[in-house]
Amino acid sequence: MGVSESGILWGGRGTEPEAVDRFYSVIPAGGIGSRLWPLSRAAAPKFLHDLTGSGQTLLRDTWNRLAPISGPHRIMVVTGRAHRAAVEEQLPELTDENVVLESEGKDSSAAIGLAAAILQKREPGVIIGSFAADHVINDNRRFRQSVVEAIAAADAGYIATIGITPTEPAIGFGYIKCGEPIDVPGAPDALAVEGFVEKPSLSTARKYVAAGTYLWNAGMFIARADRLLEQLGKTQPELLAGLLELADAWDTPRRGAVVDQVWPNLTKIAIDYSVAEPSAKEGLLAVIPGDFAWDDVGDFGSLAKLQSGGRKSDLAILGENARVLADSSSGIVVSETGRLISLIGVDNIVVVDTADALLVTTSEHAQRVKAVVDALKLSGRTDVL
Ligand SMILES: Nc1nc2c(ncn2[C@@H]2O[C@H](COP(=O)(O)OP(=O)(O)O[C@H]3O[C@H](CO)[C@@H](O)[C@H](O)[C@@H]3O)[C@@H](O)[C@H]2O)c(=O)[nH]1
Repeated sequence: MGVSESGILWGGRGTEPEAVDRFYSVIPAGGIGSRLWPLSRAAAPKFLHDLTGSGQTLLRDTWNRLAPISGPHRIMVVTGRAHRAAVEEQLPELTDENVVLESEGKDSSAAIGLAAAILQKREPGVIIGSFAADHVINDNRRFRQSVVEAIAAADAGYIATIGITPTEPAIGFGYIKCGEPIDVPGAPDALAVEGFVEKPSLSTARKYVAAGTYLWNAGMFIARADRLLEQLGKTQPELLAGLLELADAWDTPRRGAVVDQVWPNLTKIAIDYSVAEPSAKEGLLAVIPGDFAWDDVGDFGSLAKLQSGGRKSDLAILGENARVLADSSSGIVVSETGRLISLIGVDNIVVVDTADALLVTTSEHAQRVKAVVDALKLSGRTDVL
């Protein structure tokens, strides 16, 4: 362990991190995971499911991963009002002051920015790390080491992120172009970021993967709260003003009235566009290459891969009461009903059986499930969403 000038404790490479002073974890739990429909629903989004077979929801797994870093009393969850009860059931340790309930999702800049503004007001100088509620990470110890390095980079003034070596030209991720090592005490693996491109086209993603100098952005941002807000204000001054107004009123009796007035007008924009891309252009983004397996389990193709340990020939079966008869078939079956499902001679199949909706597709087409959800929305069939 070491102590930086500002008093932050860190654990460098090879040391086991301890709860880090002045650090707050933030878990933005929004979105419905529409490419995992009909398993993931508005009422039960992806983060409320056990997709790994750990016996715990992804949200609980995320909490358990972060608690040793920030301490369990320093984890803030930002989620929709509708999910309050489910989140509290999953996280009984979560105190009221650490829950931010949104009347309406306003995208990640607002969710993470509001957490930063509230925490900065309560504790000036705090460092925050934002981590999705619904990702899968296979090695919590290595993950923690990367986060502790990212905290050291944040303490030095960077917006830090954790990058993952790409395995395919995915178009749903941000790409980080790695530069030279930067000299930050406590962050021996930190690299400068030469560029950040959110969700490039397939041809660009192919070039990035072939170049070998790009990492996937895993959606983890670690920064001093004041620095994050400063960066946000450069590109989104109105959004920042709204968030600061909310934060000012948050711990006062004025909260309800200010929320009613300010919330509807907050600009919807992803933090990747409002903070990450512009910070990279200014040389303020740093990346710690993550030395662990990471998956955002974005669609049933990824889920099948995750469940079968990457073996294409296997059939993964999810669901406590699943009853499946399979002959010469591979892919994934998710059963919520317990209805008997038989498969004969089908490869890379995806079958998701729920009480009111059945999905049949293939791993290759799994990304297109979002189009079904969009069509259902358009036709007003929100009862099955
Ligand atoms: N509370 C709350 N959280 C939100 C909201 N909108 C987004 N989030 C949360 O912010 C995170 C990122 O939002 P997504 O909308 O899921 O982003 P994405 O398209 O998957 O892309 C991001 O993640 C990728 C990795 O999974 C990155 O590769 C990419 O660059 C980007 O950061 C997720 O944890 C999501 O729950 C919101 O309105 N409210």
